[in-house]
Amino acid sequence: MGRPSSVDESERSADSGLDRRDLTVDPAGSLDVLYRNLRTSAHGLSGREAARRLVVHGANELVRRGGRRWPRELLGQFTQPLALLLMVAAVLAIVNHSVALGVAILAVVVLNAVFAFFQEIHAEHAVEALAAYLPDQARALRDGSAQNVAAAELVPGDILILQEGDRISADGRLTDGSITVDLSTLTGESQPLDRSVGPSDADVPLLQADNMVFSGSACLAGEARVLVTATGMHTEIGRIAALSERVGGDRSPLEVQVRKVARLIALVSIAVAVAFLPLGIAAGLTTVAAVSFAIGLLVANVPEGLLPTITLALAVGVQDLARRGAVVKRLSAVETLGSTTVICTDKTGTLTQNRMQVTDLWTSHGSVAINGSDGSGVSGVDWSGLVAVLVRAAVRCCTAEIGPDGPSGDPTEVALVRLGAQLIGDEEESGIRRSAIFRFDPRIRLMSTIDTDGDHLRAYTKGAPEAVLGLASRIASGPDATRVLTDEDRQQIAAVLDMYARRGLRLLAVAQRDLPGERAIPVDRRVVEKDLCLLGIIAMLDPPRERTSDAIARAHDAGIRILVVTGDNGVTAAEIAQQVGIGAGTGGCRTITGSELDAMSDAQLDAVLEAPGEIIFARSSPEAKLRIADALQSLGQVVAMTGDGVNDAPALRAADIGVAMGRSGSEVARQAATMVLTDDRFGTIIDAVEEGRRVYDNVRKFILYIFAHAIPEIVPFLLFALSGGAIPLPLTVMQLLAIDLLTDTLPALALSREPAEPGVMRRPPRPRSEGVIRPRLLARAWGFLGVISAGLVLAGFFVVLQRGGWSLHAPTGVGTPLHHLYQQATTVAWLGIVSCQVGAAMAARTERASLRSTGVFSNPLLLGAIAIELVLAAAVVFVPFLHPVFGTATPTASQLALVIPFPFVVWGADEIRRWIGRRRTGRTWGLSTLPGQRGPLQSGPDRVTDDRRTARV
Ligand SMILES: Nc1ncnc2c1ncn2[C@@H]1O[C@H](COP(=O)(O)OP(=O)(O)OP(=O)(O)O)[C@@H](O)[C@H]1O
Repeated sequence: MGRPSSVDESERSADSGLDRRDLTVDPAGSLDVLYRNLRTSAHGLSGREAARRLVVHGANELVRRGGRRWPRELLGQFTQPLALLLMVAAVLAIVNHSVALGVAILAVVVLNAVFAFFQEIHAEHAVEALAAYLPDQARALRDGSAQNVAAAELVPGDILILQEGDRISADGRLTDGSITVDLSTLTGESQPLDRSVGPSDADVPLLQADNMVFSGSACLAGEARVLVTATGMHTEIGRIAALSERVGGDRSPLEVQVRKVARLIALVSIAVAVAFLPLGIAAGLTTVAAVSFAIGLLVANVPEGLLPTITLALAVGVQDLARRGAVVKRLSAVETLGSTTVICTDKTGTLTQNRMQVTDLWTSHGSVAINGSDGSGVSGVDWSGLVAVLVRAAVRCCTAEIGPDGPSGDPTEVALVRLGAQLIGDEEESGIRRSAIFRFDPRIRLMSTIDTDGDHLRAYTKGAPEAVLGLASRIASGPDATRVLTDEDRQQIAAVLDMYARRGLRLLAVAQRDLPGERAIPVDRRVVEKDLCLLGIIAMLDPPRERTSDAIARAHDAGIRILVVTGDNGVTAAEIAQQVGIGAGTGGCRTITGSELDAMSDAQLDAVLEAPGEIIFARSSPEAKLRIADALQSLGQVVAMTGDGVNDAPALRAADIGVAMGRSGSEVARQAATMVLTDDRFGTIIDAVEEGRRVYDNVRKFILYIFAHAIPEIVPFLLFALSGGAIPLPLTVMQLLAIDLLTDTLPALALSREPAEPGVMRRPPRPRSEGVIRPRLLARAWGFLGVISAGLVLAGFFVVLQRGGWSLHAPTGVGTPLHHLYQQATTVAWLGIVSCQVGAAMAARTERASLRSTGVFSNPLLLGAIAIELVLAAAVVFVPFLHPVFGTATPTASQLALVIPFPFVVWGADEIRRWIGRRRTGRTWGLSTLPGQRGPLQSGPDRVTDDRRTARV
């Protein structure tokens, strides 16, 4: 990739200092030249200059090139296998002199293609619109201070501040610091790479330059400042990919499955049509008529509209999820969510509020309780004493700040900094400056900083108590005095820690160490984090989020197990878990520590995971998360896993649904996740599961509805063929097509907007292997709704014929005295199918529950669709010029009255069937074995059983 050449000073425009020819600069060369070319400095740009540059350079976004893809995509709809099949049928019809039929079939193909095209566009927009829910933020120097800006507003010349976990949103050259980056989005190589300040090597390709970072990559570790050299489409990722990072492009397993089934049904339809040919001819039809009917049968039964409707249902699900706070990046995630069996959640920020407040301090002088965040309630404490030393050291070991717009940084540190500001005040200690930071590493659970005071170095370390205690050899016995840390001290501290942890408090130990002998600032943290002097313990309260217990109870009802995988200590985590109801059922809740997990073989871990009850994996590492996710998946579980740190990315990718936090999580985690919670609430995961189940159920509902009309369409033809023509054909080919094309489409679509059925979260998760089209669904569509409808339709047909004086073998063809009666009879048969489909649509709305419990009027879209269906049907029956097209004739009032009860019979019969089903299931649910239960992993806690028993609706 060639590098653009630098620009000439004379090309600068008067107002912004940059003109369009400055859009690209050569990032190589010396930094001074680069600053000059970009008319900026190490202090960044002013807000006004950045705004001007934004006008010149445009937003820092990737725009899709070649937006007019639609002619190709629309054309693509016509080359789908089912569309091709229909087109062959149309050609056959025309060749067979049935021009009207051929044209009608082509109309089906065109309408369906246009419909599918718009559904897909809608689906795509729905997924793309999600970007608005997750605006990318960046930190840049503006007007001399670090500010949060929208990544889209970054301009060349900005100084970008990068930290561990940040997504890099522009190309740039490092001016300060060093970082580890993941360039895999650009190079495909997942190996982390180090990038630091340094001169450029002209022979090295730009992407490999080790002083450059690129938009679309991620900062895995370290801290750096970067001079932005290119934004938007001028970045390397902009050049490489003309397309923005599009999501949702994969085909969901549901779609793959339905595609297969649709093809199978198409094959069966071809077979039925071919079989009809000889039967029709034998029954007395002319070859032309027999071919027409065969084609009509084929067309009516090919489920060509099924796939686009499913895509649309998933896309609408994605939109609904986003409104409820869960942004999913793949359409297929919606269906996976519905079959989630285990949620592995972290504690801090997901179950708890991540709003820490220091409640207790402990030093070798004893405990101090702090009742209010302002330090009220603390009396008799000598703030010049040991407690002050402890708090001061903790604050010195923080990177969080309280700026003019409030506190920023890690909530644990914000709590410490706040306490420091309120208890000790702002102490200006001239001459002391921070010389090094060893960031918090979740693997060793420690963080350290080094301050320089003249030529004296002092290190401050804070971290998980056992980590700090493991490195401590002394303890502060007074503000300036220390002594050896004895075994007795350790025992006493262990008791204090246990007491705090039992209250669910989050614990930190703080230590310090003078580094007199060190001249240079150590670069290896192991040199610093040893021989520490323990100053004390800080305990913080991080209360559970509101309504987390409700969410946990809902998860349990839905047969979902909760495993807590936390970096925190087991006792604290167990207390919080108990407060929110984790482990409330059979098997309770057991705690496994990181070291216990490390010592377990894979078989032992499997056994633990298979045992009933819930588990807290305490003091666990990001690697442990990955191992747990893998083990659960190998046991056939569908795993949702939360994570927020950079190191959580592999586990988030490995889980079926990786869940990242939109507010508190790192960008790297958000990129790796399938679902991002914009509100960070645990409850949102459960809402998303419910939404996933609803969407999946709705897909089944409209499949049921579409399949239900097959039997009443086919049976009359069979009757005609098997009677050897003694019974005239109850439906014309055009009438068949009218059902497929006109009347059934909108109700099917509206069924995908059905609200969740009561009890949807009181049944066990759907097994991963379970197909969307199950034998039960087919039995209900064909064997129940279809058979009842066929019976009613034929009854209507015969009653009209019989009342009009028809008998077996009586001729009904054009010109015969019975022809008008025959046309009225087919009209009634056709209206009968439409009416039965209205009943089937109402019946399909629930799988188990009674419609009363969901509310007859709770899906206004469906009611509207049925109204339109009836208007269309009335047109076919009453508009005279449509009569010759469809072979219909205006029925008499008494004939019309025949079909009026049909919807209620079909719907009512299904209500009774469901009622019987509920009674039977109710009895089964009373037993210990639950529907769909396969092993202890699915059993969940006891109350699941109880609630399911009462889940009858
Ligand atoms: N910024 C920090 N500096 C020093 N120690 C910390 C810091 N944050 C957390 N710790 C310590 O490390 C422990 C583990 O923290 P970690 O962030 O890995 O997990 P967590 O936030 O407690 O829980 P979860 O994994 O559920 O979010 C904490 O209990 C605390 O003792």
